[in-house]
Amino acid sequence: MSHTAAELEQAVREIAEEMRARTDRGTVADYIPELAQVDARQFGLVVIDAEGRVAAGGDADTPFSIQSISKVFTLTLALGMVGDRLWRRVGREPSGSPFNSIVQLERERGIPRNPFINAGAIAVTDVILSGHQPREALGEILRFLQFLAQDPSIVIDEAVAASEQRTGFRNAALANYMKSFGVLDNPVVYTLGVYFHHCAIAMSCRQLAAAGRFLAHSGVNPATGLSVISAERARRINAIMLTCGHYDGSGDFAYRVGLPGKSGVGGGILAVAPGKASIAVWSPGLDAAGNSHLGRIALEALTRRMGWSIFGV
Ligand SMILES: NC(=O)CC[C@H](N)C(=O)O
Repeated sequence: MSHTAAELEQAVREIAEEMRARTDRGTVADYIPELAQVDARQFGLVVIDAEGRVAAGGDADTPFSIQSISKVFTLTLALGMVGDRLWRRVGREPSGSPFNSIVQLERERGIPRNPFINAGAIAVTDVILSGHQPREALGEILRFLQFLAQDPSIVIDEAVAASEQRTGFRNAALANYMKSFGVLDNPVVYTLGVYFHHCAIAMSCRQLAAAGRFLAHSGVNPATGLSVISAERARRINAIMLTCGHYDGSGDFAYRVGLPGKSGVGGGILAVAPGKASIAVWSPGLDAAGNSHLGRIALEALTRRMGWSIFGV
């Protein structure tokens, strides 16, 4: 064991205190009206290590909109349903473009660069939807998260989903454009409805860190001992999180933090220290690439302190 419970708790407590005091907080996403109302002064951090010890700091139990972090779980589900055939619909290269960019889609004939940009996640959602009613597909995604976190209280924030459904014209454009290339099988409104709703799932840092544990432990959730996916698949999902999890900020995140991670415009980040810990951080203010400003800074401080970067201490 490389750290004691007291060391981890102290690190998390001190980082949370430091982040609370900072005045540079980034800007809350305002293109989804419901998210624009979130108080930017909040900050939460939860680490669950390999032994199952939980270190929590700040607003660790406040639910927030997981947004694009849901894309990790929809990717996991879709790979479970169709296996490597998924890669016919979506690539796995970093995009170097903003999360909602449409430009690459034309050149690449409607096949999105990776499953973590919006277009890619919409294509993955379409795969999960096939053969189901939208309500069933959504229920499947939600139950998967409840199962991973061992917490049936996780719900969808309907106000956030409705807010995005009303204003998500750019996502509608992406979906229609992919549909024109035959990349989506289902009616665009159904696919988008499921997509908006899984983005609107609300979770706390504590729940999110618990849900991510299988990625840190070769596909097995140590809380239940159950194998969620194979070790190889967990490793590959982590690789895509490292290279694509922060859009065109992925290189900088790897440089500064050195962990596979996935951000969302709600200000959350799920990060995975393989073999060591599952980490969830949340601070609603975003940087220019749409990633949590203080979340990234907190993760950088944590990995440095614990020696957890996958690239060395
Ligand atoms: N980066 C994100 O979290 C984007 C997700 C958001 N639901 C959108 O589609 O715009």
